[in-house]
Amino acid sequence: MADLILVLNAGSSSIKFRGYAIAGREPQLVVRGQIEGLYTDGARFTVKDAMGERSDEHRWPSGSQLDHEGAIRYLGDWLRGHREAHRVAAVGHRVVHGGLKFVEPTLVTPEVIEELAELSPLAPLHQPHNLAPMRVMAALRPDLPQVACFDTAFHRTQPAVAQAFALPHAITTRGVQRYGFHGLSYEYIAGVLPSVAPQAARGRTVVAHLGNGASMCAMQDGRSVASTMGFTALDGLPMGTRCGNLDPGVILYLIDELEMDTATIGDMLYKHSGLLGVSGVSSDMRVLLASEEPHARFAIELFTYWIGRELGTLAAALGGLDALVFTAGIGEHAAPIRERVCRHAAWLGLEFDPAANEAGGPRISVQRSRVSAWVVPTDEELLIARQTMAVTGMGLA
Ligand SMILES: Nc1ncnc2c1ncn2[C@@H]1O[C@H](COP(=O)(O)OP(=O)(O)O)[C@@H](O)[C@H]1O
Ligand SMILES: CC(=O)OP(=O)(O)O
Ligand SMILES: [Mg+2]
Repeated sequence: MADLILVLNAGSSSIKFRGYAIAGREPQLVVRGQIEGLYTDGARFTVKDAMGERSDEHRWPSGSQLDHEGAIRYLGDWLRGHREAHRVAAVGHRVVHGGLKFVEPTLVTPEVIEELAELSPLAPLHQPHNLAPMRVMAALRPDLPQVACFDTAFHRTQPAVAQAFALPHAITTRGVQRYGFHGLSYEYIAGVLPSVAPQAARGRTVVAHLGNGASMCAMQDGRSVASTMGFTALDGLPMGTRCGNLDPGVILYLIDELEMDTATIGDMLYKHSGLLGVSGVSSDMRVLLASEEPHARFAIELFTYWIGRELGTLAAALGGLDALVFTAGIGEHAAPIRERVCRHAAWLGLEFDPAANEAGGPRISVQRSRVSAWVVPTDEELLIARQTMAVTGMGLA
């Protein structure tokens, strides 16, 4: 029976899992699957083998609005039913918030889980769902090594000014600062740029991770120097259901004048804003792009407008721009969104290549373009598998 590293990545609209065999120093993909479309009418489970051949599929009925708990239960049952060929030897987990303390990938203990749980209020759409499978696994197999890998870690190279809020010391010394997220994705992208997009690997690059959660990261020579997300994953771009940038005065107004309580406000900002709130149609970009509804069109306009504006601020943080990279669900698959963003960035010296964009890249700017643009698929799970191997010492034998 072969040993396997199981990787779990709970995003805000999906749970992705992968199984990797440990052969040599690089994890070898054996199986990949995901439940996507959580909290929408289109939840879907798919499993593929290493060759990309579909081996299993399930769709939830329209209107069932599958949540993370239901998805984790379904996945647990599926994994238990398919363990004949492999023995899980370690589990790597994406953990969205590491706070001030957790930067390096960390071996999970009951104490670590409890410390990470304290950060759940800072990442309510993710952290509880990152930790729930750890608890289940720890109860079932207490000796199984589990590794927590952090979305916030990659951004710790940012200069102090990029991480600070202009708040009094009494508050900032409690860890109230900008952390930035999607770091596992950005670290993976930084690692592959030299081979897939050499002109974007060095110099001043902005990577746009556009999924259900969306953020952008300014990289200088592959290291994070600024990002659009902050203390929580609410900040920055409008997202599937999250508001993005918001004047803090709005929150005071909601409390003082509209007498809304914090739970209601939190629910609105995390779950009923962004593309869903503005369009009134869907959080899913596929649905919005297919819709004739004026509000759906406006939601797309607002999304791309803010990507364009934030690209300007990140270019300012970098002192100029050499390359723009698109990744994640929308960034990898939504050509019309990339086109709008690239055309908006013409002022920065980006000359767009429509045919290359329709074809999915990798390069979507013309050869003479001063700023190059790229589509690079992310792979958070592979990075987590590598970190898990490193922490557990697997693959060294
Ligand atoms: N072909 C497509 N066209 C437009 N948008 C897409 C397409 N495929 C996926 N998406 C978008 O990507 C989002 C999911 O991105 P992903 O990065 O997997 O999400 P998560 O934030 O849950 O990790 C979906 O909500 C959908 O809006
Ligand atoms: C941090 C975050 O928003 O992650 P995701 O895009 O996976 O929801
Ligand atoms: Mg994601």
